[in-house]
Amino acid sequence: MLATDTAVAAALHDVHKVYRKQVRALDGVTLTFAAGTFTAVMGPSGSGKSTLLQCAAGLDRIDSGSIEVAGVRVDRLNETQRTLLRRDRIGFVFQSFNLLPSLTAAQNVELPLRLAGRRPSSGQVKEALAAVGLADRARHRPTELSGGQQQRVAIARALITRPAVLFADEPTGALDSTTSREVLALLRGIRQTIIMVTHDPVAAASADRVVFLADGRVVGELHSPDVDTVAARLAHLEA
Ligand SMILES: Nc1ncnc2c1ncn2[C@@H]1O[C@H](COP(=O)(O)OP(=O)(O)OP(=O)(O)O)[C@@H](O)[C@H]1O
Repeated sequence: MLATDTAVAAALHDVHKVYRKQVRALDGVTLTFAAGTFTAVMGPSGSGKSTLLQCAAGLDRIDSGSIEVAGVRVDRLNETQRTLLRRDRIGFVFQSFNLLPSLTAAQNVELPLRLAGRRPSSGQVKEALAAVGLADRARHRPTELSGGQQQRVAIARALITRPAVLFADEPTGALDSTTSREVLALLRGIRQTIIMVTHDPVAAASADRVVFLADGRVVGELHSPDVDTVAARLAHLEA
């Protein structure tokens, strides 16, 4: 069931995505993401993690099946509609932060609102930076911030539009282990629907649930995961 359950932030049903008529990147994926839950997606290289994220976030089209995000059938939208959905209802955090270097932290955070033609109040931006522990860094440029601080600015930027789902692609991939832990604690604490692709069992163990992919299929799930169990399951899939 997809349509009316308000507790569901995102749902994929029997999703297929084939590249070049032969690579089955997603091969019948069915997954539900309850509102407010934090899910990690893991699997061997080439198992379809990035494809899942790109398709669920409306960045790429699927060949069959359905995808619903925030009550909207993403698979039925045209390109312009998908762009608007991404702008208004979806947040993104990337491994490489993707902040604009010439803008201050505050200007980076308010950018999504400006792009949507909305005038950010200074209180709103201050609040967003305070929520990620960077109230005192509003005027700093990305080069004046540590990697962890830059990622926290990126998280504040992703959340300023109050998205239905936050998609995170290896958000701790460029961070050392201490900084990673801080960013993961922040993600865990925001009580937001998060779908995060990661190779790191420590990062995955911060989530409420880990979904494992292999050859474009869901091959297992762990709830309230611990690092050792996640690492063992991943090693088994990679063997
Ligand atoms: N644009 C593309 N054109 C053709 N094949 C693609 C394309 N993108 C991905 N693939 C193939 O689809 C499959 C799934 O790729 P995907 O990038 O989703 O895997 P992944 O699990 O994210 O891998 P990794 O952990 O290495 O990033 C792979 O076999 C990949 O080679």
